[in-house]
Amino acid sequence: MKFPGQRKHKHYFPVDARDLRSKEVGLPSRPVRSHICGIAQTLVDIEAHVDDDLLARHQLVKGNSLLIDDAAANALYAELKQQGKIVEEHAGGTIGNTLHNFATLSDERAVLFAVMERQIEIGSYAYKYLSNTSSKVDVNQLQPVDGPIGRCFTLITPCGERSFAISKGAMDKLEPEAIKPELVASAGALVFASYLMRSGDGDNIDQAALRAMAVAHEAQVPVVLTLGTRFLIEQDPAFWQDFIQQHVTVLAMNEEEAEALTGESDPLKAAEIALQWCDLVLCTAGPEGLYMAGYCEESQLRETEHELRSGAIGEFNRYEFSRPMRRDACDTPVKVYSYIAPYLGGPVEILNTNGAGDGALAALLHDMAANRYHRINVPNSAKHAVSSLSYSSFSQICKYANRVSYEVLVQHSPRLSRGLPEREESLEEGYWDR
Ligand SMILES: Nc1ncnc2c1ncn2[C@@H]1O[C@H](COP(=O)(O)OP(=O)(O)OP(=O)(O)O)[C@@H](O)[C@H]1O
Ligand SMILES: O=c1[nH]cnc2c1ncn2[C@@H]1O[C@H](CO)[C@@H](O)[C@H]1O
Repeated sequence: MKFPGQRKHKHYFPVDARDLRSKEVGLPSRPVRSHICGIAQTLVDIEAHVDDDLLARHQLVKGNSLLIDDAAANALYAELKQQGKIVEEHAGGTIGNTLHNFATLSDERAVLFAVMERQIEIGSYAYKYLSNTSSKVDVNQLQPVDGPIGRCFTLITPCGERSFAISKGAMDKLEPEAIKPELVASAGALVFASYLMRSGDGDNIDQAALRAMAVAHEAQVPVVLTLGTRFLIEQDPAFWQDFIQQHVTVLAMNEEEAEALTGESDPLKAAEIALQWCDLVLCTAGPEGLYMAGYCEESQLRETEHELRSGAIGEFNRYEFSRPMRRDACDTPVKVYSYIAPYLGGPVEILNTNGAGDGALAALLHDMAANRYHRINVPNSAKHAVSSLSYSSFSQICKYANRVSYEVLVQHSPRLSRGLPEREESLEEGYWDR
């Protein structure tokens, strides 16, 4: 059996442990495909390189994502245009990026629940959005709206930080009826971002998300939340802690969002704290690399063959060769952690860190979808004797996520233009021969 996309690649998926194509019997000749679903705010990123003074003049906050009104958006756009500061305009939105990258990496379908302009003119932002979106992203469920899609001014200051100013247009007008329960219930994961819980009066995208989460919960589909910006979380950490506890299986965040949520600045410790509310955590930490934390049943633990590491938690990576499980699926849950430094120490030149975290999450989703794909098509495989959340181990997912982030760092757009290379000699040097 050939896995969809690059999943067969030995660097990211440990397929040499079990050659599914030759050793397993009873494989369907046409494997059943799987999909994931996401709820997104439809946004085009308008990327500009600006100085700190411009942020101050437009009352923007460095590192934050702020909603701005039409007058402020028009003034900002006019200034950027007049000074020739706009370098690129590309499809964005944290979930749009994640679904696109997932589809690009896996060749699998990603259903986009979002709004789209009813009438699209060639060259418009809506046109750009769709033409920058992978054909594997299923846009058949888009809800037509009469207003424009949103614009996200992505302002990069000389320090490399990106700040967002959002002119939301009709991006939050998604209605609960636009969610197709049968698509959510049969998905490998449902993914959405904390941003959409700040929709205003009269906008129902938050209600649409709650509807989808209820369906996912009922059908045992993992609910994946990515925290958009620390500013949003630190306004009310208790709300988010409760929210995660009630709805979320997998939590993705960066170290700042992790601190806002937990009060703990050490990403590993913060990830551990978050495990009281959810089952699996991906915590990216910029130039430091990334961490994963989760649970595994005691009898299923696998010891690492890598050097043991200690940090806020002693020898924390001891069981990183285990596969993540839901805490409820374990009789004796044990917390498992893994960490990886940036791939090849990070790129020589970073074009843009925008979307690096979205890229890491897309890799994790790919691995989760791989697990589901395998479970559907090879239900009797020993891999599914216990119910895991992913196909690969914590350690392997860290490698993959990190590798994908690297690819995003060396391009402007947060969206991958192609999958990872089939053969990567440097990966052996980078990680495996260490
Ligand atoms: N300066 C850097 N040097 C090397 N690697 C980096 C750097 N910045 C980011 N990375 C890589 O990208 C991954 C994700 O980065 P980061 O933590 O900045 O994501 P993020 O803040 O969630 O980004 P975004 O919200 O824009 O998607 C890191 O785990 C690391 O692998
Ligand atoms: O309010 C928001 N809602 C949805 N996506 C957002 C918002 N603010 C910024 N981004 C998106 O975050 C991506 C990088 O992770 C950017 O592409 C940007 O479009």
